[in-house]
Amino acid sequence: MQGIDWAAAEAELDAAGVARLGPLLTPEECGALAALYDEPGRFRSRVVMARHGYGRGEYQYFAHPLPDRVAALRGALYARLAPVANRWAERMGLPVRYPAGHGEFLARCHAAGQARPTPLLLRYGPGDFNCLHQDLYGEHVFPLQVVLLLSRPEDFTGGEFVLTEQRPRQQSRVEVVPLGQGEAAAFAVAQRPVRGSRGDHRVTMRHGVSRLRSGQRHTLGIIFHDAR
Ligand SMILES: O=C(O)CCC(=O)C(=O)O
Ligand SMILES: [Fe+2]
Repeated sequence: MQGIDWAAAEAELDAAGVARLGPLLTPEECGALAALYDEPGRFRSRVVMARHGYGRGEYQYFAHPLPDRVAALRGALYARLAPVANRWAERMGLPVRYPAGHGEFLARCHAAGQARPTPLLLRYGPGDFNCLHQDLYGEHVFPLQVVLLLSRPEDFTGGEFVLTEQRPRQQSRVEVVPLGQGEAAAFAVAQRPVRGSRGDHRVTMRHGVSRLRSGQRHTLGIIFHDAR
């Protein structure tokens, strides 16, 4: 994570609700993580998206213990994003504040019955897509999350990561976020503040993946709250 320009990332998060963080995993690490998809023992549950109307394709939530690299990234990214989360909460007039360390935040989730780990691997083939959604898993929500592309961009066509922003009494805005292999993007889970002429207001964000036209695409999702 040494290479990340956090000042630039924070400015982008404030301006657009999404920021690319640059490559955080090597191609070897990406390949090793994507290969875990075929080791069912690593996961607590598998979701076939079409069965729930979530899209097409599938994903799996890691079981404990999380792979070392995933656990380390989750803790380190949380620590850098917590100050942004606190600023956003303050600007949105929300009473919630986030502790500096991820362990303390997880303890809060666990005390409220949100104890199942949420980092996940997603796998898409031709025709697969992920409908616009918000990754909310209970009362406790950390307002930012991270996605990492494990595949090489040349391994697939289509399959763009997209975000929508629904603004009060206005038409929605959409953003497509191109990623390189191992590259991460941080983005708003559900709500974020936007500065307007009369102070801050809240906008609603959703994210998803457009239909894959060819190839295969793997991603790693890092969500900081655990699930009920
Ligand atoms: O596959 C993607 O790019 C999006 C995955 C996703 O929805 C997530 O990480 O929460
Ligand atoms: Fe998601």
